[in-house]
Amino acid sequence: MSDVLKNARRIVVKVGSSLVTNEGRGIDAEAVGNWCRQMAALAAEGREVVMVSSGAIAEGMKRLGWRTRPKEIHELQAAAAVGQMGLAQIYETQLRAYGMGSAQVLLTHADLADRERYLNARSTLLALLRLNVVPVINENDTVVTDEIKFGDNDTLGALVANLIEADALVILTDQRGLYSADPRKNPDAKFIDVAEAGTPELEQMAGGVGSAIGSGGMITKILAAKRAARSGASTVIAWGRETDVLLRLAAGEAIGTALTASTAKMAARKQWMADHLKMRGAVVVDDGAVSKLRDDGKSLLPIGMVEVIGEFVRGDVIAVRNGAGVEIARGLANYSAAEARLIARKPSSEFERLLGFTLEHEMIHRDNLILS
Ligand SMILES: Nc1ncnc2c1ncn2[C@@H]1O[C@H](COP(=O)(O)OP(=O)(O)O)[C@@H](O)[C@H]1O
Ligand SMILES: N[C@@H](CCC(=O)OP(=O)(O)O)C(=O)O
Repeated sequence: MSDVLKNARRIVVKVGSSLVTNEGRGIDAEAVGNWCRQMAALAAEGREVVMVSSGAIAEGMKRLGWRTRPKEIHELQAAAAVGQMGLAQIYETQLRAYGMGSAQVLLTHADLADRERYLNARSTLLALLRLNVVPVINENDTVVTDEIKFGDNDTLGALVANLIEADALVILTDQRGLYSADPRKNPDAKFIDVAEAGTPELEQMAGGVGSAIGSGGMITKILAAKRAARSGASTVIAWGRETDVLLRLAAGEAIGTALTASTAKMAARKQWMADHLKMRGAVVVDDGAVSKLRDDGKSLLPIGMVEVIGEFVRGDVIAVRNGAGVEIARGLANYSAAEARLIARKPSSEFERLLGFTLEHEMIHRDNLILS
């Protein structure tokens, strides 16, 4: 059995609608309180926790007095907007009771597909974690239409794990984990305690949605584990009502189904940088910056940049070259080429005066930089 959470420092926890709303009967304050208590305890151990919570539509339906799930997308969106107030309220109250700050973050697929918004979402989430605040994330149901919806929060959980390079994704649901077939239909289904994420056979085991409330069933959880593994995060699927489930997982106990990532986190990120993005430009840096990057593993600061080549926007991949024109690294630009020209050779204390704002102190953060 693999103890996925034991050494995980940054963890994304996803909870499904049927758990959060007690199968649609209304927000389960006790269950939410339990997860919040555990998240606070994990934060006290120095871990960083992000919550992805479903339940807005189910709670909205309850508040609007609707018994059956509407077919009309705008009605679903309206229900989500109503229910999200309830979710925000309960997480705020419960996290505060355990001494943690909370923040609401609503995301759409388009936000993460756009490189600039991707970087903005990433920076905001990391800033919240530094402030000891638990971001509580849901899909921004009000503005998305059918085609661009994440469609299920399992996928959103995996994308968030990719976004912030989490070490682990925990998907809490109404089953104890993955079985060889849907246990609601096959009482003889065998429990799977560990498997490698992305193994094709897993996809055949997963049936559809079990409850009237959930939306993805097991297949979206298995695909989420596969997606999370691409950035090096392993996944655990477990029962959300298991006593102290997060704390026991973090202590190394074997609960639920572990779907392990075979690629290490850093290797996965390098692969992603190397494979998926075209370079739009370059910055030439001085010898001091070369040595900071190469020898000390530091971020690239604008003060070390002597020239900006090409046109690029925030979020594009750019090359870092030394004075002889040799590429020494590549990474995600925090500033556009035009902005970079203004702040090249300048300390961050001058960015505000030169640009009218300060996004980041670094031109390329070391997390987003790979040495060539
Ligand atoms: N192989 C399987 N193992 C476990 N559960 C399965 C499997 N195939 C389908 N399911 C169903 O998936 C459901 C969980 O998914 P879902 O209803 O979308 O929950 P959530 O709201 O937590 O996302 C379970 O209740 C179960 O009936
Ligand atoms: N954004 C939707 C999430 C729907 C969803 O993915 O639900 P689930 O399959 O229970 O995780 C809501 O809050 O109702």
